[in-house]
Amino acid sequence: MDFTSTVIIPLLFGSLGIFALFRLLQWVRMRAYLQEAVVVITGASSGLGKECAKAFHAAGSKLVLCGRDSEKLKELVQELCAVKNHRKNTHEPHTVVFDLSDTKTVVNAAEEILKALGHVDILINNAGISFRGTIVDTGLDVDKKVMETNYFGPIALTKALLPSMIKRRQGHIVAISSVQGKISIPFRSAYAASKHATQAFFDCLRAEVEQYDIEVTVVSPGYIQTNLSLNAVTADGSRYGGFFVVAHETGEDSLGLLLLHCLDTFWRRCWGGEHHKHTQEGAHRCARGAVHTNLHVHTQASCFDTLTFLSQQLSYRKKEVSAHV
Ligand SMILES: NC(=O)C1=CN([C@@H]2O[C@H](COP(=O)(O)OP(=O)(O)OC[C@H]3O[C@@H](n4cnc5c(N)ncnc54)[C@H](OP(=O)(O)O)[C@@H]3O)[C@@H](O)[C@H]2O)C=CC1
Ligand SMILES: CCCCCCCCCCCCCCCC(=O)OCC(=O)COP(=O)(O)O
Repeated sequence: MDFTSTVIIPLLFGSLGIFALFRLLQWVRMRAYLQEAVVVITGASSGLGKECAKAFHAAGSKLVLCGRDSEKLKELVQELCAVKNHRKNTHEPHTVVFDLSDTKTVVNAAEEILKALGHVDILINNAGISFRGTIVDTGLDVDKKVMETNYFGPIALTKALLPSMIKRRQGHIVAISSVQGKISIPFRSAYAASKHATQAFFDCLRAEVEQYDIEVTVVSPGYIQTNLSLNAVTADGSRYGGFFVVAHETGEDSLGLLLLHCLDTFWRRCWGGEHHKHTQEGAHRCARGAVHTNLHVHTQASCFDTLTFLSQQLSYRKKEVSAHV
């Protein structure tokens, strides 16, 4: 009997067994937590919000689906109710229609939610719009619109629901931010600013409400192919109406150039330009990867994966998630 077979192997398998048991318990706890939980999802009619609705509905949560288009929300309710789950007790979702950029309607919506369901366990501030334009050409009204939708709307809803969470000493508030809540890229000023503000606000909130056992999670995804680009507002306030390709650049691989620019600025700031050539090559590779990922990998399925990941993180009570998809 050598040391390996008497000590190392039993220790290894023992640790693996304990780890597997721990993960299983976490999973069971997550399912129990989500079952019957009241979950409010803004921007439920499309993209991440819609996938989120599917994930939480399947987990047995009581959903409140929010958006501006009542028809789209009704269709989603039908779609969700059509999926039969024999192992789980699922609930018909409620819908609440309001425009996040109109803070008065947001407060009314919060009242409607509390009246209908009594309380909120999880609030997912997901709705948002994108922006594409140069700072010099963009009217302040456009900056305000993006800020109202992506920042003031979500914080108004959060503030309106917070007292009831504090009273119960229970709740989980999620803000879907973006990598752009941490790094700003050109031609996205209003969007990046709104996401930086979101990150800052919810970081403060987390620190303030920890004493009431309320959790705050900021999720920062990379690009995912949804209708976000299509519905982006442009410098004059009109709808962008296109997909992914950045209109402001002259090269054929415009997103690549955009990334190159960011990386280049980043490295130059750090190393004073010495690594410029080396960085350009690396950045080209990175940019090609990014473009490839956007066009071919980021399907609705990966959207779902992101949200499944999120729902796991919710129950694991992790403070912050960076979802790189
Ligand atoms: N897709 C991506 O690459 C990434 C997205 N994100 C973030 O994820 C979130 C969801 O985006 P995504 O799913 O991609 O985009 P979609 O465009 O697919 O969905 C956006 C949702 O927001 C709702 N919405 C937009 N404006 C308003 C408003 N004024 N009032 C109420 N609801 C509104 C829309 O509902 P309706 O129009 O029916 O009212 C829609 O349901 C956003 O916050 C976005 O910034 C973050 C990083 C990457
Ligand atoms: C070691 C290098 C670090 C520096 C790398 C900088 C690279 C910058 C990356 C920028 C990533 C952007 C991710 C964006 C996520 C997001 O919110 O996507 C949606 C939008 O941006 C809005 O949609 P649109 O298609 O209109 O841009």
